[in-house]
Amino acid sequence: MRHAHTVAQVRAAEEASPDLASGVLMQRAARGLAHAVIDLLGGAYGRRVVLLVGSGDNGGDALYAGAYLARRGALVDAWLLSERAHPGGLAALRAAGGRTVASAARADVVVDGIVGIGGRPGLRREAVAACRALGVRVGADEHARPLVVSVDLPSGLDADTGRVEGSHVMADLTVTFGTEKVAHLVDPAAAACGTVHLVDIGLDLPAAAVEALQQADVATLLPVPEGADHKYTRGVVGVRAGSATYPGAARLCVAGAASGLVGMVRFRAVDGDEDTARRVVAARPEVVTNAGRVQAWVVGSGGGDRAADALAEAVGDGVPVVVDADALAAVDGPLAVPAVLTPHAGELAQLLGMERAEVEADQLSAVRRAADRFGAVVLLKGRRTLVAEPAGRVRVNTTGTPWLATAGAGDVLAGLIGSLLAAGLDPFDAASVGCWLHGAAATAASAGGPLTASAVADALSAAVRRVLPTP
Ligand SMILES: NC(=O)C1=CN([C@@H]2O[C@H](COP(=O)(O)OP(=O)(O)OC[C@H]3O[C@@H](n4cnc5c(N)ncnc54)[C@H](O)[C@@H]3O)[C@@H](O)[C@H]2O)[C@@H](O)CC1
Ligand SMILES: [K+]
Repeated sequence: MRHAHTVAQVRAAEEASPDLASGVLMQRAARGLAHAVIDLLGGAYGRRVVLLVGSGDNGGDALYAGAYLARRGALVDAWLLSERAHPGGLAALRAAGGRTVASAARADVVVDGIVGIGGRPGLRREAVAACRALGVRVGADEHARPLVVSVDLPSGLDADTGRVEGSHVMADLTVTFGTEKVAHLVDPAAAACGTVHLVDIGLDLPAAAVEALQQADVATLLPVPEGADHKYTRGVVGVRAGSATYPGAARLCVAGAASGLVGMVRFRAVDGDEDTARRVVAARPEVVTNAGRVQAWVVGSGGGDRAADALAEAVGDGVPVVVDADALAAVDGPLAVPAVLTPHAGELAQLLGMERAEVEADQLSAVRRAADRFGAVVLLKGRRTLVAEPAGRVRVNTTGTPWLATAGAGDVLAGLIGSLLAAGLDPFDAASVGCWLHGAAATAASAGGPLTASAVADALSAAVRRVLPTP
């Protein structure tokens, strides 16, 4: 599991550490940073390193790391952006042969130690000018540039929210200490971090504010059949998706549900259309279309106005339900059953009565608010999909590829989450595991190229197999 903590949590853990006052924490941070730079460059000797140094301990990390690199033969210049700089770090850099400069134009790597968790969002004018002089990307600028390593977090980002306000550095690599911060996982801030490398400095931390599943967590959570299981004990998922007008949604949602994680899939079109049901069975003979018990429902897309009735019927069954696409428009408060709502930013904006751009700018707070208001697990789809539960836990999904932004991918996801609910996972786990597998299947199916929703569905079983221990 990846964990992200807030600035307040990190500060408290640092203060409780016996290694803070002696400076040992900072030495560990700086050494980890220097090693990450050496790994990135493939060595230190003869490399041109420019440190952008602010007034606080973030600049101190950069200076001590610079001293380490200078001792290994790098040519290290520190561009001090403030009248103050960490005195110990500065002395160490000078003793190691590093220089202070008031300008620089060329570097193999720029180490961004302007500001870390002590900073206010946005960059000051002199920091923006220094970045521009070196070709460091600030926000959306794009031109030839050196590698950029940010210390703790790209300067100018807000550590705790995932929001982006004002200018900020765009990093290739962010080296962080003790734990990840919310900005490393949550978009749009996470998109500015590049690869995130965590250096353990020995902090003792409380429960994380935000977490991200990794493959080993998914393996532990996956429902796996045992010897005595039969199709009914493994769970039955009911799918209400598609209609005479939109038969494709039915096929895709069923394909997501029928990836083999439950004992059976039952299907009924949102509008009850028999022809849609016949087409679904023609494509997937294992799907059952008669009425019967299910352990979870998916009410999804392609039903237009009829989705509200389908949702009411599903809720009447008293089992957990995945509410997707057209069915989301029928939600105006908490449902009577455990639920997973799966909106994209536009749908979440509708649910909360806000603008889409506001949701996109502050995804974490929007998804938390929706989970609270609807008393349900809410999954906000995006590059970094967020899953929030009303109790406050949030997971970020880190699998997937930009090629996954394609029609029908959401139908597959809804079906998959429904199958995990029917197999017995709670809504928070079902949503976050479903999302992880969906992204992993997409990345494998895409192999760096174009992708269709059908191909994602076809790749699900193999994605599950890769997660399971080899028999
Ligand atoms: N305390 C410790 O032992 C450790 C601290 N660490 C480092 O210390 C950092 C936190 O250090 P600080 O608390 O000194 O804070 P920072 O160095 O993050 O920033 C605070 C300083 O930057 C100035 N500042 C605030 N907003 C700014 C802006 N937008 N533009 C330019 N300057 C701005 C402030 O006036 C203040 O002097 C962490 O991010 C991490 O890099 C690590 O070395 C781990 C151990
Ligand atoms: K920084």
